[in-house]
Amino acid sequence: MSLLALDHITVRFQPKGKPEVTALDDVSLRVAHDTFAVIVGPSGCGKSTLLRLVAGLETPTSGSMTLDGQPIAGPSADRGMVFQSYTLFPWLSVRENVMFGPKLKGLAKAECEDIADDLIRAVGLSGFERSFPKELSGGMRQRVALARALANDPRILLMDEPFGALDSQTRQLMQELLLEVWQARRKTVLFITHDIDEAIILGDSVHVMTARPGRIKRSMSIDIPRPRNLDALTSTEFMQFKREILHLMHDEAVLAART
Ligand SMILES: Nc1ncnc2c1ncn2[C@@H]1O[C@H](COP(=O)(O)OP(=O)(O)OP(=O)(O)O)[C@@H](O)[C@H]1O
Repeated sequence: MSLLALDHITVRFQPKGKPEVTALDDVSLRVAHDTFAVIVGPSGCGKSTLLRLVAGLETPTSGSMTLDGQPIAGPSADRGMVFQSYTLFPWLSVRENVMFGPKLKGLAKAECEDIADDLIRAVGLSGFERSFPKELSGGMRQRVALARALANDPRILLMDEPFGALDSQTRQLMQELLLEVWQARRKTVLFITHDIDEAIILGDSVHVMTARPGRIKRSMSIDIPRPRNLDALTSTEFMQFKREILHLMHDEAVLAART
């Protein structure tokens, strides 16, 4: 059984005094346990809406969503989120930011500290436990955000363009780090990006969305062996996937420009 199942999800927004917007139209998606699923699609196709639905921050107009067989209704600590914008608490240190979730759960202080220190080590930030977010670079802040999301030991990690604000070199390092952490801790991940290289390097599956209203246009399994390193970026398989996704995205961009 898949961990995450979305069936015939449609989302319509009715902004006051404006025409109705169909953000998602009949989207069905399966994400298997411990796999890395990536959604790519043109701007405005409903990617963030899809992630917010799974996070329990939006409700579908129609359709059903389950996580491990249980209907998704509202936010929960079993779904950890990492956004593009830096969402750390600025008044808390790195360690306190990572400890926040476990503390809220009521775990003993020593246990929270152990969890935080272990994750801070895993994301390569040992030595920065007492630093505050404003003292960190963008990449370091996203490492803390990742550690903070993992501290709740969520069943699924939901990542919305988490590396979108980073320069390309930092972005690549963060992709490598994320894969390392994911391989060591085996989590189910639903990751959103509009960067095709990023989608192929990270994903077990890549789901390409249509322009608005968003539908899943094509789902593909990325069977490039892991661990995927820099060489994978120039492999023939990589190029084939890239060509296919580029064509799909190009078709969508042309369609969107005509409507
Ligand atoms: N709360 C809302 N009220 C009205 N319209 C909304 C709301 N949230 C999203 N939309 C609309 O739904 C559509 C999909 O938005 P969404 O942010 O999910 O797209 P996206 O694919 O994540 O875009 P981008 O890649 O540019 O971030 C857009 O047309 C957007 O304007």
